[in-house]
Amino acid sequence: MTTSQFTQSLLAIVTDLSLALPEEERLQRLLRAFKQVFPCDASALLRLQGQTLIPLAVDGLSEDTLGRQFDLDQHPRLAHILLSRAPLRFDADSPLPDPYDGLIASEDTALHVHDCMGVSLHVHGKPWGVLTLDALKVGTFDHINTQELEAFIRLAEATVKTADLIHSLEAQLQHEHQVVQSVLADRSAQPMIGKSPAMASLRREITTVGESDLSVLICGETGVGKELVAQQIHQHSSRANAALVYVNCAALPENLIESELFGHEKGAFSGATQSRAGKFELANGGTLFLDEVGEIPIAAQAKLLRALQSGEIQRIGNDQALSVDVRIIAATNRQLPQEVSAGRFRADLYHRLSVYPIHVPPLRERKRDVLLLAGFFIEQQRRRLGLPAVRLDPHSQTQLLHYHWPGNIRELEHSISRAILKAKNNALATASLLQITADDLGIEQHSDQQSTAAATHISYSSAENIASTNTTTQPINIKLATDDFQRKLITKLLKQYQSNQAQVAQALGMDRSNFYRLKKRLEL
Ligand SMILES: Nc1ncnc2c1ncn2[C@@H]1O[C@H](COP(=O)(O)OP(=O)(O)OP(=O)(O)O)[C@@H](O)[C@H]1O
Repeated sequence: MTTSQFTQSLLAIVTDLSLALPEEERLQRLLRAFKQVFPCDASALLRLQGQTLIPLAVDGLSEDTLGRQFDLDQHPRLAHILLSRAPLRFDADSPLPDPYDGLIASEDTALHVHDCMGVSLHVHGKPWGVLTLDALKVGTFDHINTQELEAFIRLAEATVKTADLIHSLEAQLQHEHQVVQSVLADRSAQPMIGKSPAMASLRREITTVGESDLSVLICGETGVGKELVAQQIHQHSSRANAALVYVNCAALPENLIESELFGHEKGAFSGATQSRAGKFELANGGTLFLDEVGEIPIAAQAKLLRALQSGEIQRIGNDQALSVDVRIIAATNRQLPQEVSAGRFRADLYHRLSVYPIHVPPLRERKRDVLLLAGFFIEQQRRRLGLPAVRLDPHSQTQLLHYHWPGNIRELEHSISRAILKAKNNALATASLLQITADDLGIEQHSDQQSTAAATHISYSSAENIASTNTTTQPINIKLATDDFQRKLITKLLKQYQSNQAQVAQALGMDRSNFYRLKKRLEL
């Protein structure tokens, strides 16, 4: 090889270093450049993993070589190459078996390797792997220029280091992307409104438990603000600058719960096209919020408990345990002690989660807060929609105060959003003040008595009912009527199945995540 050919090959490798190439391609190009300078029949680049060398790129060897793994204790030649800091050459009559015997991709697969040499590659002072060259003709490597070989080894080390760096940057980027997707929308700026004694005591509890690292179980009806409380606890903790990762246990398909929580490796099951960190890993150093924890199926509860007890998780398809430092906050609108008695929730998991239980009272028990919250949501919407001043007329205020709010604060928020839109539509475009009326709120049909009646006695062959009870000339709004029907049906079934959402979903022939979404939309 002439000096200029040698320089050209070096230049090709140096140029590749600055290119954004996929890892496989980068390593394959390295081998090709190597082969140009040091002619041989086969070359391979193998990476050390534990006590095994894994081929990452091969040239001149049969395809299946890439699927093989070479244990060092089974392949003494490779072990010698790895241990030596200088290039190693084996005599053609070396008694040590050649790992590639029969693998040279020539027409005659029975051909035996005659000349063999290899170099070990080091990154950050540690053995990274080996590069091997094989030839079928004895004496092929007799005239190798050791200085040229040295130069190539250094460049090969720079190449594998670059590939590693890019790989870890990509993994970090993917990890951060997943964290961003899993982290609760930043509610740090969202205040917790309320001046009732119940809210004052809730605030005290948040501050007290926030400063500790204890597991917290937040209980309360749907829409009372459990998620907001979890957010506040995290904000008051020493983990406030780390992630608060959200898992909605009710919306997880049963067969994916384990993978969502603990992650999986590529190929661990059909559909696992990429390795993926689970929520525990994403929350490492921060807080994991297990919303609707009462919905976790019993089989997954055992796995969750094991992770909480050991502080270790295992990705599906990976034997190695990974230590994680995660604070757990869980929330449920179920009566977990009753679930435990009924055998639907593990007692040991319940005790582990509820080291510090917090009860968030329903809105009807903090009536003093209703108008404050209404004012807060009105102002939020007004700003969002760019409206002039908005006020509640006296009758609408009375209604807000007398309604019993089965959907709690979420229901109030939605009622206000709807009412503002109606008030806007009813007002003149030039109006400088919008007034929300009782009609705009549209909550009188759900008065306390009616709601109780709805929960205890429902006639839901109601198409005729609705039609026959509509004695006014007002048109029937089919969407509202359908929502009403669904709301009543679900309320009845929830009662029938003692709030077991999985059973209700099954009774309705829906999967749990769709059922959960429907329930949320209906403000149940
Ligand atoms: N004290 C509060 N001040 C202001 N907004 C609140 C307050 N409490 C709850 N909210 C708002 O009410 C809505 C419902 O609250 P959140 O989602 O926290 O309830 P939840 O109890 O977790 O509901 P679910 O059980 O259905 O998951 C949210 O938009 C939340 O921001």
